[in-house]
Amino acid sequence: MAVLKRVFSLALHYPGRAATSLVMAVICTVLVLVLPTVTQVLVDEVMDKGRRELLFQTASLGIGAILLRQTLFMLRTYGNNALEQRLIHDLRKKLYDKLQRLPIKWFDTNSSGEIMSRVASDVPSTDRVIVETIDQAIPAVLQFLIMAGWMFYNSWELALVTLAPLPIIGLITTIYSKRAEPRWRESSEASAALNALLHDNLAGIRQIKAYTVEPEALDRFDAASRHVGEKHMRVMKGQALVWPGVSLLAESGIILMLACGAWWVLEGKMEKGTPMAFLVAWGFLFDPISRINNLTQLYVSGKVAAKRVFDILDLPDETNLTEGERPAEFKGKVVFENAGFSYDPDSPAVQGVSLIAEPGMTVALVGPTGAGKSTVLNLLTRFYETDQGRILLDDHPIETLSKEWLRDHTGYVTQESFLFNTTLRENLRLAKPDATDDEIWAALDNANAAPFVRDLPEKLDTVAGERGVRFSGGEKQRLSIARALLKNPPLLLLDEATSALDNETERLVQQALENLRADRTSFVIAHRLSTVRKADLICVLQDGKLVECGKHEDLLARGGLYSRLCEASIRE
Ligand SMILES: Nc1ncnc2c1ncn2[C@@H]1O[C@H](COP(=O)(O)OP(=O)(O)OP(=O)(O)O)[C@@H](O)[C@H]1O
Repeated sequence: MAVLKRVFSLALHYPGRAATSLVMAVICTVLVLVLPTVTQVLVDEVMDKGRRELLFQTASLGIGAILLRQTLFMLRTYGNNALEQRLIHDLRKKLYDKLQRLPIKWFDTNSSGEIMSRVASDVPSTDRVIVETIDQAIPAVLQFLIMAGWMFYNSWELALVTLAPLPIIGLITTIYSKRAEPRWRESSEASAALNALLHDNLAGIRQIKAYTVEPEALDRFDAASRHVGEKHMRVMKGQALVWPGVSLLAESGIILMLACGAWWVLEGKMEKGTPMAFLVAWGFLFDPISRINNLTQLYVSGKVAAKRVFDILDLPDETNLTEGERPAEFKGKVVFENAGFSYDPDSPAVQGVSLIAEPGMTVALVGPTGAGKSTVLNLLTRFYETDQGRILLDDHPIETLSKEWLRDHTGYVTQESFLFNTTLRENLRLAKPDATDDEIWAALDNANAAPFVRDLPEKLDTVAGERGVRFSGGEKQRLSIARALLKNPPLLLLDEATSALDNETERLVQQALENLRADRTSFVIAHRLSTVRKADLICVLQDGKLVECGKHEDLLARGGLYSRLCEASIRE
């Protein structure tokens, strides 16, 4: 119930629209009373008693009521759709805003496909609950009460007979809803898992083709898709049993009502028009009951979807995203004091790291794979927070700074140079939203990217394609270097790409990187000997620990891990 209450509170943002829609629904519902009354008057007064003068006005009243009802219905349909779209937009935006404020750690354990399914299908299912309650459920309950009241007013005996199947119908639907909820949950979890698999396979389509594992990928998809079908069928099996049962009971009520009505007419206890009007009224009375099927399904699935959406909305935000210190100036001094961090409590990814980088220094991080180099950069961006020791930026403990401020003063060039599927101009403006074309060209020039961008027919308006597929690895690297140059941050974090580039491209990228590193503190995960050799400080990591730190020549002379890594890289 708490979940549904929270769903309905979303409608409070549009009280006017929701109330107008509800009032129209109520008027439509009240208008149904006209038709059985018109029938009763036509049979008893016009046909039986020959009161011709009532014929025209009664028929006109009936047609007028139908016309008004259908006009309101049209307005309601439009209004409800507009309300639904606004509600969906609001919740979708709120959910997306929340996703952007969640810590990176959360994304490590939640797949993109699953998250997309929450935004794309759970949000509309949640909002449908509100719209259908206003448009269907409340009018249905009202219509039922009005018709039942009308029946009791006209003949309480016949009303009791007509309503006799109701308690059993109520019992069946209550039991069904309770049982259906876990089945709906399983069904939507299976759909989300299918989405996750699809998303993963599409992102990895090159690997699937390159390793010719299309049949295996198809098998996995086939199994996941079947699983969705099976789970959905479990939901539908319950429905297939319940709803014909409900209709059977409801429809038997008509025969019972007509038979009793006929008996009482023969006994002279009732006029013929009463059972006839009850027959018309029966249609309106059981119309809401026939809608129980769709409504129960909607509530149960909506509740499951809403829970999945609220589960995300209730997660705590990344801490200190906007709050925290915002020093007026950042010179670029970085100090690690015994810093450590574990992704998983049992095995620290980095531990006891201590180093000092003075402003403008280039610090090269080297070490075998899995040694903890990327983790050091992750701690500097505060994608993850140290759980041991501390990091100081210009003597400010990093955790006291606003993350927004920190990230505004940091340039992060990742190994995979990610470009968004939009124009180059927009991709570069990520770094500086108000950058002019001249500034963008200057950054491209500095990154050795201007010549190939100038050769493109659409230049800065060229769309990069998904993940920047339109560009080669070397081009993408230079574009992301241009992006970092445009930002001009005092602290640069650089994960040098390991992908092999031809000599000329390598030279262009190296030169661009040198331009980028100039005059700022840089932490570089260095894979190239040229970068390492020129670094002011080389930090060698192994199993998460800083085992050596110094200048190239000193470390070589020491003959430790660094010299062995150098020898290995020269042999390659
Ligand atoms: N998101 C994560 N969740 C759990 N463990 C992680 C995560 N990222 C890295 N690790 C683990 O932390 C350790 C350090 O990883 P890290 O990526 O920092 O190493 P690296 O030196 O950058 O490696 P490489 O040179 O291969 O990129 C590894 O054991 C790795 O498996």
